[in-house]
Amino acid sequence: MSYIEPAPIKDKENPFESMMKRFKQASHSLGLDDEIYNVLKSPDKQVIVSLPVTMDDGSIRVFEGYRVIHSNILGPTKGGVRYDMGVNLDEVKALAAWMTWKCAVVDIPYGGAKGGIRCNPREMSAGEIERLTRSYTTAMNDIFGPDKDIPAPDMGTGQREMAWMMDEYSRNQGKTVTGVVTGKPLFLGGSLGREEATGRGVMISALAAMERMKINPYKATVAVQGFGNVGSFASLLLEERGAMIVAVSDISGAYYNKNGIDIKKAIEYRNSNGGTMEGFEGAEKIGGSDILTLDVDVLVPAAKEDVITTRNAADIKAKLIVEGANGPTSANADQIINDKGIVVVPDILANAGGVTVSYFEWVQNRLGYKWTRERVNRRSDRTIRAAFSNVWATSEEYGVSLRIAAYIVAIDKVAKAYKFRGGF
Ligand SMILES: NC(=O)C1=CN([C@@H]2O[C@H](COP(=O)(O)OP(=O)(O)OC[C@H]3O[C@@H](n4cnc5c(N)ncnc54)[C@H](O)[C@@H]3O)[C@@H](O)[C@H]2O)C=CC1
Ligand SMILES: O=C(O)CCC(=O)C(=O)O
Repeated sequence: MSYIEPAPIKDKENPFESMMKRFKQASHSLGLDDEIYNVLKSPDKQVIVSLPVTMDDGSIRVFEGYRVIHSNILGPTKGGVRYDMGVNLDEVKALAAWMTWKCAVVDIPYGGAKGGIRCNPREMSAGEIERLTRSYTTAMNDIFGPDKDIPAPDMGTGQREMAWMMDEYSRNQGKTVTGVVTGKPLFLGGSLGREEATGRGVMISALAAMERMKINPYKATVAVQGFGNVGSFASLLLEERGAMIVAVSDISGAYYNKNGIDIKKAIEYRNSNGGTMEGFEGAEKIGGSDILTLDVDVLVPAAKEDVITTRNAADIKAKLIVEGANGPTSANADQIINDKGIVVVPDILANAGGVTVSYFEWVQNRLGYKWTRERVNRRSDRTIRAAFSNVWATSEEYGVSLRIAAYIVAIDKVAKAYKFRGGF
């Protein structure tokens, strides 16, 4: 029997601290009551489970799984489940709070939650991942539910894991409950448009920002860090709208071509190469972190948190950063970025297309009905554009960055709901 050691908590760039700094700053700008500040600053519930799993060689390994429920003031809680060796409680707490703010920014009736399992799915067989996923779902049986808490994909998980979660929860309930999970395969109650939804929201918010900044997308160069679900769809859709993607990266390194990368070919290559860009010949290989400081118009960090920090913020040359990942910029780097006049479309707005279409999937499951792709895309584009305009106007009204404006919009909404529900 072996036990997966807790991941060390990074003391310098802690995502929970980053979230709290922005939350504090926005609460101050808003003049938030101390009472509601105290209610929102700590999560409602933090669950940690030990998950013994039989590995293919017959040994038993014990994994650690998490689910943090940040707030259910606006509705049932919503948020993805991450499989990664870096998963730890502070990270999941930050991600859960970001879900509360994100759902409020795009005005969908959910609170925020997030989950994760510390594991390396790249080194596990499909059978091992399935047993781990089922064990986690059963351990969370009292937490999950279509009216309580609804998981979805995040880093390291996708449609396959969501199908297993839906099936395991349904077995435990003795009936099929499609609405307990979103991001499912289409034939199991998934929604058209969900797979590309987060990348699509990144594209829509990038175009909205470029319009305000008078950047012509047909002349814009873009670098995208992370070439998984979010990064690859964001690249493809931005390329379709005329932008030139000059660099992409993944865990294997970064790939640069000053004449533009053919994104369809890059995705085909990745899919036929075990999910990695290693060996891609359509671009020159450069250092993984060099992608962040390339001389481009738009930078899309779409991999993980805390990649833009005080160590590299001063070297960033992009005019616009559109945060596909959650928390890619540490709070300590905000001031440097702002002083350089770089516009940042923050994560809780830029990557909200995913949870928006998850909401549409849940609505369709509850109606027992299927929407067309056009309907899904039209509604999600409208949602992201409206949220962008609202955040932009709030940033002008309060004289703050788009990030703090997005927090102001979100916190104001949750605080009002709390008061009206009679929480005091
Ligand atoms: N999948 C979704 O619908 C949503 C995801 N997000 C966020 O977007 C980010 C990416 O998520 P997904 O695309 O779903 O994950 P994914 O697992 O599909 O892809 C992650 C990508 O990042 C790369 N990567 C990991 N570490 C890296 C590093 N150090 N440097 C460069 N690349 C690295 C991986 O190789 C992979 O290409 C995460 O922060 C996630 O929380 C946010 C909203 C929704
Ligand atoms: O689709 C969802 O419900 C949540 C996606 C997610 O985890 C996120 O937006 O960070």
